[in-house]
Amino acid sequence: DDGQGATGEAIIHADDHPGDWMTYGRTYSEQRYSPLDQINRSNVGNLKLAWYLDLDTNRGQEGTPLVVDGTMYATTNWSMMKAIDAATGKLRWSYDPRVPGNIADKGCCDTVNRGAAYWNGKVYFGTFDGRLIALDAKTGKLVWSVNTIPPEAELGKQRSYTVDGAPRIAKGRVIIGNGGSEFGARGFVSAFDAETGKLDWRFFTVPNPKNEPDHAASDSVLMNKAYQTWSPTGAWTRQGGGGTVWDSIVYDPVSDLVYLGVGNGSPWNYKYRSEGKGDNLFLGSIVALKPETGEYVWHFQETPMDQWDFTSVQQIMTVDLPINGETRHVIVHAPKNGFFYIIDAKTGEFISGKNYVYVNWASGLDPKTGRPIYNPDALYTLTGKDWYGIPGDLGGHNFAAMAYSPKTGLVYIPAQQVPFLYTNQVGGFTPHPDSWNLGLDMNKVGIPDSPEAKQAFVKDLKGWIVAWDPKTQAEAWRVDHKGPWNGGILATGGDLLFQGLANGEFHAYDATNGSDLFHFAADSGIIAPPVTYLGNDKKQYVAVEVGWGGIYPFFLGGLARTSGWTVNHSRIIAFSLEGKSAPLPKQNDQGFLPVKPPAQFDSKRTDNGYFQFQTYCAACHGDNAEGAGVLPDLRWSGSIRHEDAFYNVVGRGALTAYGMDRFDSSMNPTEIEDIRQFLIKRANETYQREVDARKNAAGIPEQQP
Ligand SMILES: O=C(O)c1cc(C(=O)O)c2c(n1)C(=O)C(=O)c1cc(C(=O)O)[nH]c1-2
Ligand SMILES: [Ca+2]
Repeated sequence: DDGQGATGEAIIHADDHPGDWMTYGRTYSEQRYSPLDQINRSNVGNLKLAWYLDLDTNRGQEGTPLVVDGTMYATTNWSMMKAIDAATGKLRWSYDPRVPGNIADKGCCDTVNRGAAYWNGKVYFGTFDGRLIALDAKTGKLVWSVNTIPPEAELGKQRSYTVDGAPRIAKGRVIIGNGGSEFGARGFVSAFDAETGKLDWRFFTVPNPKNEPDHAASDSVLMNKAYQTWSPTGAWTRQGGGGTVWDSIVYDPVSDLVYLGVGNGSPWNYKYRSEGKGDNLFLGSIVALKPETGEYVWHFQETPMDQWDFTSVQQIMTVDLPINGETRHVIVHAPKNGFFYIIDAKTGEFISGKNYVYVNWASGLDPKTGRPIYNPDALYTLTGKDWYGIPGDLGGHNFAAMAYSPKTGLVYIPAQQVPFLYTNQVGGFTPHPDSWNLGLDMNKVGIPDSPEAKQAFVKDLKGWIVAWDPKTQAEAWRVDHKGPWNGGILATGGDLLFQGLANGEFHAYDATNGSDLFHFAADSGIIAPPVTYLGNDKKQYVAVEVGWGGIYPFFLGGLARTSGWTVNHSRIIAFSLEGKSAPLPKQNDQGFLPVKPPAQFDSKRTDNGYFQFQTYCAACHGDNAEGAGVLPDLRWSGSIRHEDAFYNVVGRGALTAYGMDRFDSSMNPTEIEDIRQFLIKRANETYQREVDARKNAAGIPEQQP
C-alpha cells in the first residue's frame, strides 16, 4: 500500500475519468487543464447557458467548484458549501457553518472561500473563523469539525487568523493554512487525519520568537536554519513575523512532497520587522515537506527581505518540461513579485527565472541562485524614502489561478499591474488592535483626491492574459483586458481558454493565439476560475462562480472601477452546447445613488478622521471613503447623518450580523466621531462629481475620477 487510498489513486489517474474535477487544480499537478474536447474551437461560438444558481451572498466569489460523479461541490463567500447536480444546477444540499459576522475584519480581503477538497466520500473546507469541516458528500451531514488555530497562536488582538484557502489532501491528510499577515500572524499549516480530524503534524513557516521548540515538525529547521536570518529583537517577535500560507498548498505524487507557498512578512516594514537584517526565512518562499510527517526537505526563497507584501502563495504547478535537451519534472511559479520561476520539483534547485510582467523593484535574478538583483530604491524601509512599486502589494498575479496546456506548451497567467506607494510609518512601528499593521503610513498609501494624481494612477492599472512559453521563458502573446483583477484561467483539450473578467463577461479564447471566440454577459464581475466536467448526461459543461469582491474593489474603492461599474449578483453559471436555460433575470445595475450630505462638518476633526478611516475602515470601504459597489459606500450611508446613529454601527456593532464588526475596543467615541466628520467632508467634496458621473444613458457611474 502506497498510502494513497482509492481517492488518491483516482486523483493521480484523473485523466482516466476526465468528467470529474476532484481536487482544486483538477490534478495534483494543478495545471487546470482538462482533456475534455466536446467543446472546442469550432463549436464554442454556440455555447449556451445551461443553468444558473443564485447564491445567498453578494460578495466576492473565488471558489473552484469540485465535481465528483456528477455532483458539484461549491464553496461560496462566508464559507458556505453547496452540493449541486452538475448537469441541472439543482441544489442537492447546502451547509452553512454560521461564521459570526464580526469575524470579517479579522481578514484582509473579503470573507471569500477558494474551494473544497474531496476524499473517500467526504468533502472538506475551511471556514473564515478558522475551522476545518468534513461533511458526508452524499448527505451534507457533519462528520467532524476542528479548530485549526491552536490557542497559543492567538496572542491578543493584534494577531489575526482566518481561513479562506482550499484544503488539499495528501495520503489521507487534510492540509490547511491560514491568512493574517497584514494584521499580525505567525504562519503555519496543519495536517489532520481525513477520517478522524485528529491533528497529525503542524509546520510553522517562520521562527519561534524565543527560538524555542513549538513541538512541531518545523522545530529543527526553524531553530537551526531560519532563526539566524531574523534579528532577535525586531517587531516580528511581537507581531508573529508573517509567512501565512493562505492559498497554495500542493501535493506532488511524483516527488512525493508537499509544497507550501509562503506569504509576506508581518509587519511588512522590514526595517521595523527585522531591524533591516537577514533574509527572513521562510517568507516569500516555496517550502517542500514530507507528507507523512511535515518534515522539512528543501526551500527556495523568491523574495528575501520582503517589504512589499510579495507573497509566494500563488498557485504552485508541476510540469514535465524539456530543459537543455532533457525532460525534467519542475515547479513553475508566478508569485506576486512578477518573476516566472522554474524550479526542480525534487530538489528545489533554481533552473531559471524571468519577469512575466513589468517590474521595477529588481533588474533580474541572479542566474545561479535565483536571488533578485534589487533596485536599491525599492528597499524603501532602508532608504527611508517612498517607493512607487510595480508590482505593488496585489502582485503581478494574485490568487486567480493560471493554467497550462500540454498541447500548446504555454502557461496562461491572469496578469495585472496595480502599483502601490510604499511609505514608512513615521516614528517607529505602532500597531493598532483590530487593524492592518504594516509599519506603513496609512495616510500616504491612499491616493490624494486630485484629478492629476488619480489619472496618473488609473493609467497604470492594467490587466491581461499573458501566454508564457516556459521553454524560452518569454511571452508568446497576450490578450488585453480593460483593467486588473480578472478571474483564473481554465485550459482544455478543445484548445480553448476560459476566463471570467472584472467587467462581468465570461470569455472563451483560442489557446493557440488568444482569438476571442465566445463571450457572455454574466452581469457581475468574475474573479473565480472556471472548471469543466461531464454531467450525468455525459455532456461537457463549463462552470464558474460569479461575484465581484476580494481586496481590489475593497481597498482601492472608487479607483477599482477600472473595468466599469458593477453591482453584485453572485451566482454560479454553467454552459454547454445544448444549454436551454432561461436567460439571466433582468436586474438593476444602477446601485445606490449619492445622497446629498449634511452641509456642516468640523474641519478640525477631519484630519484625524482620515487617519482613523485609513487605519480601520479603508481596507473594506475603499481608499479615501470612495466605494467600489461591493460594500456600503459610507459617504451616502444614512448612519453618517447623526452622531448616535454612526456610533451604533461603528461603536456598538448594530450591523455585526452583516459583517461589520464593532470598534469600541480599538477606538474611543471621539475618534469614531472624527471618522464621521471626515465622511461628511468627503461626501461634500465628491457629491456633485458622483452625480455627474451618473448623467449618462445607463445611469451608471463612469470610471473615476
Ligand atoms: O498575508 C496574508 O495572510 C494574506 C491573506 C490573504 C487572504 O487570506 O485572503 C490575502 C493576502 N494576504 C494578500 O496579500 C492578498 O493580496 C490577497 C488577496 C486576496 C483576495 O482574496 O482577494 N486575499 C489575500
Ligand atoms: Ca498578504
